[in-house]
Formats: sequence, C-alpha cells, structure tokens
Amino acid sequence: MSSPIFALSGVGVRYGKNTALAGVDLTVEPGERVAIIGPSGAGKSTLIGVLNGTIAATSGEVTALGCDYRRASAREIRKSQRRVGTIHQRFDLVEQLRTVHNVNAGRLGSWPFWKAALSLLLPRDVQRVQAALDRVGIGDKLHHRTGDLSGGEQQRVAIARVLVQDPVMILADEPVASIDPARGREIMSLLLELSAEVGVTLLACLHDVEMALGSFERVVGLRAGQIAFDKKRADLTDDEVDALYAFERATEPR
Ligand SMILES: Nc1ncnc2c1ncn2[C@@H]1O[C@H](COP(=O)(O)OP(=O)(O)OP(=O)(O)O)[C@@H](O)[C@H]1O
Repeated sequence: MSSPIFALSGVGVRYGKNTALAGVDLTVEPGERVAIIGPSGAGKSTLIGVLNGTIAATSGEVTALGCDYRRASAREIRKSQRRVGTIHQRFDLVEQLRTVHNVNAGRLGSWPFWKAALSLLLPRDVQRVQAALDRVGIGDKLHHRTGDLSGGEQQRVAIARVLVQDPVMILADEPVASIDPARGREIMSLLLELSAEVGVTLLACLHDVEMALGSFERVVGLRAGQIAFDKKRADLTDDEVDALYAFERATEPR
C-alpha cells in the first residue's frame, strides 16, 4: 500500500491565546479529492497553511510526502513543499508582470538562484509555460500583462503556475471565492479534471457548500478548529451539514 500524502495527528495551532486548530487528525491518500467546509473562522486557511508548511503546528505531528515536519531538516521540508502547489483566493500573482513570468514563479523554488534571477529578464522554459497555459485554456495570454486579465483568467494563471511545479498535491484555499459564480464553476471543473487527468491529489477549502457536496467524494467539516465530520459524500446527511453552520446562522444579523 502507498503511504499517505499527508498525515496529521493531534495537530493544534495557536495564535497567542487564540486557538485556530485543536487535535486535528487527518490522513489524505494519493489521488483523493477532499473538500474542507466550515463556517468563517473554523480554521480552514490555517489547515491549508499547516499542510503546505507555511504555518507551523504548535502541537501534534505533521507528515507530508513522507517528510516529518518536526524532525526533518529545512532542506527536506523545502523539497517536499516544492511538490505541493497552493492556489489562493486572491491568486497571489504579480499583476505588473507578464503571464509567462508569473507561471515560471512556480519553479523558482527548484531553480538555482542564477536561473531564477535570469528568468525575470529572459523567460525560461517557455514551452513548458505555454503547455501549462494551453492546458488551462488561456494559451494566447503568454505575454499579456497579468493585471489586465479577468479574475477567472488570473486564477487560470495561478493554476498554470502550480502545474509547472509538477505537483503531487494541489491545495486550493477558496479558489473560486473571488470569481463570479459561472466562472467559478468552470475553474472548479478544471481543477477536478486536472486532478483526475494527472492523478494529482486535490484538497480544497470551499465556502460554497453546494459546490463541495456536488463535486467531491470526501468532505471534511471543520468547526471551531476541530473536525466535526470526515465522511464520504454519499454518507453525509443534510442534518450534519446544517449542524456545522448552525452557530453561524444563529449569529447572522437579521
Ligand atoms: N495571524 C493570526 N493571528 C491571530 N489569529 C488568527 C490569525 N490567523 C487566523 N487567526 C484566527 O484563527 C482562527 C482560524 O482562522 P482561519 O483563517 O484559519 O479560518 P477560516 O476557516 O479559513 O476562516 P474564513 O472562512 O473566514 O477564511 C480564527 O479565529 C482567526 O481569527
């Protein structure tokens, strides 16, 4: 049996007195597609940060791609992080740069410094960038200024940036929250297609519960930093989903 992509055991994250995650156990196997849902402040973004290594757990154990974050060297952690691509709600692109440079940013971590620096003047590996942009449906935007693209196109650039990383895992933190609903559905379909096509594992945090339930085979509910449920979509009931958001609904302004 292959080893899990991620294994979290008893993971907690505190920001000062604030507990963002507590006692989280989560295992993600290769090829799985997992949606994380939960009310605002439940800890979804923190969980993504723990998985991609940008946020350190304050307790518990995190193993990513066989690398134990607590015991591994910084070099080993960086090596495993390079195979984890993250897509953010706000794209995290440099708007002034041409698309080709933003996509190449996905490879900076695996290039020596001279190559990374030179790539800002002279785009490197353009064929690979072109192939990634073709795959996400904006092959004609290679030399466009990124800030001139629409929100949906910018999110496609961000996905292309992850593809050139040759990832084994894609983490998506509210990938469609800044895009209009129709474009958002297209982006979500693209991510699901890519994960199936390349066999890459996908974990996405989503505010849109309908989208999560309609598109993912496994759904994890987070509430107040803890896992409320972790189930196959087919086994999840409406009552369980409602209960996850019950407190948020009760405190919504009327
Ligand atoms: N840098 C920080 N400093 C202090 N508290 C933080 C910090 N980042 C997050 N928190 C707190 O940790 C908790 C979890 O936040 P997180 O952003 O992970 O939740 P979320 O589920 O992604 O929320 P949202 O859906 O609103 O984006 C919240 O109570 C939040 O206020």
